[in-house]
Amino acid sequence: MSAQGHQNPASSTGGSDSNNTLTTSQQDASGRQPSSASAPSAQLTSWKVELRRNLRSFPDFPIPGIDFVDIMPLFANPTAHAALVSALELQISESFKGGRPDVIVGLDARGFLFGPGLALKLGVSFAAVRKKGKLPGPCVTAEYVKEYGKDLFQMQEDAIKPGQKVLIVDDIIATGGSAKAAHDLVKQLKGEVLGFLFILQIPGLNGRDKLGDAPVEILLEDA
Ligand SMILES: O=P(O)(O)OC[C@H]1O[C@H](OP(=O)(O)OP(=O)(O)O)[C@H](O)[C@@H]1O
Ligand SMILES: Nc1ncnc2[nH]cnc12
Repeated sequence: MSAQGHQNPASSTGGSDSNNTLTTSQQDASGRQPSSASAPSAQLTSWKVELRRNLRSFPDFPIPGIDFVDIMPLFANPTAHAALVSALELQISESFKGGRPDVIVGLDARGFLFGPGLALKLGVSFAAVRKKGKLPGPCVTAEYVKEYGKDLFQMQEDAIKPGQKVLIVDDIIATGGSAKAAHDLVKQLKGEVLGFLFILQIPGLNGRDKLGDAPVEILLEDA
């Protein structure tokens, strides 16, 4: 796709493209160590700035009227990629206190870009929600409607054991239809949904309202 006409939806600080990578969750996007008790929040803020400047949007994709937020630049830039995983890890520890998940559930397909890496960092399992027809063996199924279409999601029946605590992750919440279907699948498997974690939300669609009482964290909501 041509990048002509794209814009960065929240670039106010200008870009940088150093190839530093983070070696621990205690470094910020430029490799510095936090220096005080309030450092984690400051660090999260600086990671969010890095993330924002690695997003862009394309009007009228995939259909007219949709302003498509493209997260792929986050993965093209190792500094942003590292900031993303570290920021999500920190957000989980700050937001889901005392409720460490047993399983991270990621949504097809963009939830697979960072869900497994996040699970590895936390030392927990990863389980996939896939579009219908992609998973072998017995599956549970849920239908959903999203911002630009309707589809079916599935999980393998043994992906979650009854009683396991689950955190559902995805890149974007728009209408909330995809995330709600993922929640339905986890409930069918008798998992306990601790909450949801997204990188960003599409404003004006009230996606949160579909997700009931479970906590919903959106990394770039206030950034
Ligand atoms: O809140 P909603 O209205 O349900 O929309 C959000 C979903 O839409 C996008 O996925 P998409 O279905 O485009 O699939 P992809 O990740 O395979 O591109 C996005 O990655 C979310 O999963
Ligand atoms: N506007 C949007 N941009 C990117 N991904 C989306 N998924 C649903 N709505 C979207």
